[in-house]
Amino acid sequence: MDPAALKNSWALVAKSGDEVPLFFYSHLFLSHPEVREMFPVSMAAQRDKLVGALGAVVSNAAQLDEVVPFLQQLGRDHRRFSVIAEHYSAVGASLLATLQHFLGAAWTSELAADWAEAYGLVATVMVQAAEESAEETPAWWPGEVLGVDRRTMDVTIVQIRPQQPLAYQPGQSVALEIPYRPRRWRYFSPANAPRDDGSIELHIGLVPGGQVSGPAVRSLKPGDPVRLGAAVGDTLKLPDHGRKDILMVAGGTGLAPLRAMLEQLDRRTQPDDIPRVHLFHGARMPWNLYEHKQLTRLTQRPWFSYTPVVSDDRSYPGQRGLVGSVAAEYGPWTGHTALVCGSPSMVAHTVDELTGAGTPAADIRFESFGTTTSAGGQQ
Ligand SMILES: NC(=O)C1=CN([C@@H]2O[C@H](COP(=O)(O)OP(=O)(O)OC[C@H]3O[C@@H](n4cnc5c(N)ncnc54)[C@H](O)[C@@H]3O)[C@@H](O)[C@H]2O)C=CC1
Repeated sequence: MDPAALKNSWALVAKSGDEVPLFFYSHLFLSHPEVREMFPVSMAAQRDKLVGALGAVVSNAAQLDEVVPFLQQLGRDHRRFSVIAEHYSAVGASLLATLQHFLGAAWTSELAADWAEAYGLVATVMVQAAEESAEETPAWWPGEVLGVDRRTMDVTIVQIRPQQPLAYQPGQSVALEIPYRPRRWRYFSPANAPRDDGSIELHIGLVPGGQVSGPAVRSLKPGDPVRLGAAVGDTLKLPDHGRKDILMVAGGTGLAPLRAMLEQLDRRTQPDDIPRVHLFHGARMPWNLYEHKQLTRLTQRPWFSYTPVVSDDRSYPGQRGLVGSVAAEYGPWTGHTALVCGSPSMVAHTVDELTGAGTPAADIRFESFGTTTSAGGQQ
């Protein structure tokens, strides 16, 4: 397999922008109409998700070792779409046909063989993980909304109880499907450490024009049936051992997974096991600091401190500015592990600011939410 050829050819294809997913899905649905069922009725906002993610992952298949755990999680997670081995073949065939179409004369037999091999490796890892997990866990978890707290105009806190235990680690995400938008799954991070009764708290923020977040924030009510997917994500997590101090930087509802970690730390009984944590929570407007009271209360713990940051309200009397810039100014964060979560642009900005202020990139952990994929797309 020639890694450079895979990467370069994918970069070339990606230049054709929206044309690529359009061709891919037309090919997929024409050749395998039965697969259409697995995607939302309206495909408008979904088009680029699957093929974009596939191209990115498969063209990096030479470093497969690094992404195996991620692919395994993805394989398990995709069981909620009833994805079976034959579907992987259908998707692979359409991917190759798409590449051939856009690469024209550059689609040589060597390149075709490399792509086929790379896709085969990726799909095998996913299929195997899915098959193994089928023995122990359901394809998706039916659940029920227990409670809804419309905390601000833009944020609803939802409590959900899955019918069967759904294992996750603070920092991971689970896909959610609400009855008002069938088959439009979106990822959210549980905001609580695992509870005895298995219930999960999700922080759902209103995305302007969002097809799912609108009804999720405005219409979800106790008793509503929902579905949840398997937990995914392996980069945003507490350091395993030691008492290395922690810096947390959250943008908006990106606070959720960090809150789950705070709860996890708060349960530790040995003071020596609890690192010192400083959290910056950024919001555009003061009322979007939707956990201000709870976080202020938590500052009674000797190990926790917190700085709210507001970016778009000049009259705000506290810290103003972009949360990543403010966090970097408070540094240097030498010897800390930094955990960053929020929108992709907020995360990119924060990582830039922290590294610019001297924090080693290796000490910064973040989950790039936008790149986790699903058959039906997300976000
Ligand atoms: N709900 C959940 O469970 C999770 C949500 N997320 C993501 O967190 C994000 C939360 O979005 P919102 O609540 O709407 O927050 P928001 O977009 O209103 O922004 C919150 C903070 O991020 C800063 N910010 C926004 N754009 C920025 C940029 N381009 N550069 C630097 N700073 C920027 C703002 O100034 C503010 O401090 C969403 O993208 C969501 O997907 C991530 C993980 C879990």
